[in-house]
This record gives sequence, C-alpha cells and structure tokens, in this order.
Amino acid sequence: MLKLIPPLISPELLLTLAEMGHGDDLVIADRNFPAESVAASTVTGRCIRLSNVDTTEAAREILKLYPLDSFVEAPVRRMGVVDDFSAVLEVHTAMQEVIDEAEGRPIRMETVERFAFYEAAAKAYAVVRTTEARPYGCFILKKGVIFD
Ligand SMILES: C[C@@H]1O[C@@H](O)[C@@H](O)[C@H](O)[C@@H]1O
Repeated sequence: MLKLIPPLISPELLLTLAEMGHGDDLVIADRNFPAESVAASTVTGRCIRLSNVDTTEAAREILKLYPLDSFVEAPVRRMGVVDDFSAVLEVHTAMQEVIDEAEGRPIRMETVERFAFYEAAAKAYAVVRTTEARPYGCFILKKGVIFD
C-alpha cells in the first residue's frame, strides 16, 4: 500500500501508467476479451490482471492518476455491439459517467467495430483485464497531458 495510491492500482499497473506518455493508449477490458493474445502485440506485451473489479470501478481508480487526452476529439473508444452497432449498454453509460466526472467535462466516447477494436487494442501500450461480466465492457483510453 502507498499513501494517495488507490489500493486497486497494483505495482505493475502503477508502473505502466507512469511509463505511458501523451497519446499512448490503455485498454481496459472485460473478462471475455482476448486480453492475453491482444496484449502480446502491445508496446509492453503486458496483460495486467485485476481481480474482483469491473471496468467502471477500474476506470474510476485509474483516472484518479491518469489524464485523458484533450488534444483529440474522442479520447475514449469502446467496442460496438455486434449486429447492433448503435446500441448503448449499461456498461457504456457507466463508463461515460466515470470519464465525464474524472475530467470534469463531457468526454466523447467513440464506438469501434469489434475487429477494428481488436486491431486498435493490439497497438495500445498495454492491456488491463478486469473481471467485468457485462459484455462489451471493452475500452481504449488515450493518455493526456498534465500541465502545471
Ligand atoms: C463479442 C465480444 O467478444 C469479446 O471481445 C468480449 O470481450 C466482448 O465483451 C464481446 O462479448
């Protein structure tokens, strides 16, 4: 444990978040996501496994440390529902609330087709695999800048 660092943030996750720079992408994925195989293609090759936590809670804690990119229109992407691309599920609205609150402004979340999402995720810096049970709980968060 560390002062100021949320208990959910493991040493490996803390290292990864700190290493990342502006424009790097972090994947936060549900329990069905092919996290290990996708992670193998990422910059670090790391799949960071978080137990007993869903994507909403994981993002809430990560975003206490991690700024979202304000230089792009949509700093967060999510996987679109197969055969119902415009569907917005509860796991998505929950994430929307977390990112809006973390940044203190409305954040645009872009929807990406499933296989395009896997491709984008494979180019990310690292993958965080949660135990999220809700389907389509798969997100890519682009890191921003902390200004003094
Ligand atoms: C069809 C999709 O398959 C995997 O990518 C899961 O991570 C998603 O939640 C969804 O179920």
